[in-house]
Amino acid sequence: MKTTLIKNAEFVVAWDDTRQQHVYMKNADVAFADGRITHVGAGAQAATPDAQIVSGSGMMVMPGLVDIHSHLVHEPINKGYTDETGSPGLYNSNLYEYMPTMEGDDEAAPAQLTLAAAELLMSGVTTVVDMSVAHEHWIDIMVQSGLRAYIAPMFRSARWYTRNGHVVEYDWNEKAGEAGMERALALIDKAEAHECGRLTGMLVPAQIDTCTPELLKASHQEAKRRGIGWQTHAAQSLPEFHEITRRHGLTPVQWLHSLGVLDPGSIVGHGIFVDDHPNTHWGTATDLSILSETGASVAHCPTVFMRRGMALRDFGRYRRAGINLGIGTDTYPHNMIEEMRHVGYLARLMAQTPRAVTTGEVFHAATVGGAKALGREDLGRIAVGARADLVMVDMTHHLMRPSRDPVRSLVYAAADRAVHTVYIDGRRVLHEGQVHSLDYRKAAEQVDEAQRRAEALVPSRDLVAGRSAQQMSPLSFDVV
Ligand SMILES: Nc1nc2[nH]c(O)nc2c(=O)[nH]1
Repeated sequence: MKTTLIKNAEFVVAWDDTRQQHVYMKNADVAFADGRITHVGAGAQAATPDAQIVSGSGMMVMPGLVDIHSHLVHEPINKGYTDETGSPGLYNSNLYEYMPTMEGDDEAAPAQLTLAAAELLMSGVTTVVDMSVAHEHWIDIMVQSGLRAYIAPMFRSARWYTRNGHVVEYDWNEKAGEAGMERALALIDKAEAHECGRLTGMLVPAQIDTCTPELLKASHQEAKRRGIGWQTHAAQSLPEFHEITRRHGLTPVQWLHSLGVLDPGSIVGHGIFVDDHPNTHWGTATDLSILSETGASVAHCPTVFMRRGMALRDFGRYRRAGINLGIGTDTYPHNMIEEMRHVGYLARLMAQTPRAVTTGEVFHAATVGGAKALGREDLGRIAVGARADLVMVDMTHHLMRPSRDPVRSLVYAAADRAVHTVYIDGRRVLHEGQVHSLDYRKAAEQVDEAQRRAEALVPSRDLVAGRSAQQMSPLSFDVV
């Protein structure tokens, strides 16, 4: 494949391997061929005579962002419905009373994925972990999108529900959990065999409280045997914290550790309610050291929890404890740059100091932190030999100016609006802010229609009182 040379970029966010951190290079070039970066720095000597030259004038070139926790087929339909919901009787968690009432049907699945994938690309994401319930068009749409994707089908041994809004009950079916894992493995095999070479599997027993210890351990062992990643939701709500302490006398993090499922290949989705979080009032203070010592990563997704007044305390504290943090969008919008902004602001709010976290540390988590969680030293960085997953940011966009510190301008002001071009594996998948591989406008209309269909089903799904969508989640204003 011929070389592409991005010539004379105003800024390049390059990886300094010696210092193990990103650095700014000014007026630099980035060249790539065969899906890998071949040159970073000044001088066009890297270019072969037939190289395709792309002007870097007025551009910042940065590594593609790595989103390690998302539910692409479930979340777009929730927009306008779950923004302000949370059970007063379940410590404001949305998971048990509200989330099960708004679900897309099979027809909605491809549209939800299409819309979410386009949003990700537009916000500079090049790698995503998609933890969804398996659906027919998953692989095809992921391939079409051009994203590098971790196909992570969720499975579990129990379904949770609440009949009164203050007790979470579990409907156990262990065989269904085992069968779910088998189906997940078959889909992972199919994804990994795909000729595009950008699909990898991840094993995801859905939640710590809905999976038997046997399923958690068996899935972890199988992930290790195959050399793939493993992730579960844990320490994500107070009802879950209380359920696990009631069942086992251990916190969620301690219990996972006791099962032997925490190691550098494991990702804990959320990891908020740890033993020394001010809301848990638990008697130990070991959870952060367990996470750090085992090498497990935390997928930090602040937006969805901020909506309900919940927060990880705090990003800087976890980082200083030596825990590897990656960032996930989890919910809508699938805007990784806005998620990064929330990471920074929330950490400072929780620690009550502007020094809780630097923008450089947030960017690290959104790139190499995520890549480390996935065991990938070839992602999240601009370095020779790394995959050519690159984002060109338009520094002439008025929201990027002043551009003294362009990553700050991007994270705190411009966000996706300044994302101009995205390459994945050296292939251009977004240009002038537009995704051409996916009809996301049509998909948006289809998700809208699907939400109307789902709204009609809300009373039958609300086990507490058969309430309508309007009763569960009133509109911002009365319609007159
Ligand atoms: N935050 C969470 N989002 C979810 N989506 C989904 O399908 N399951 C979950 C979950 O456990 N937590």
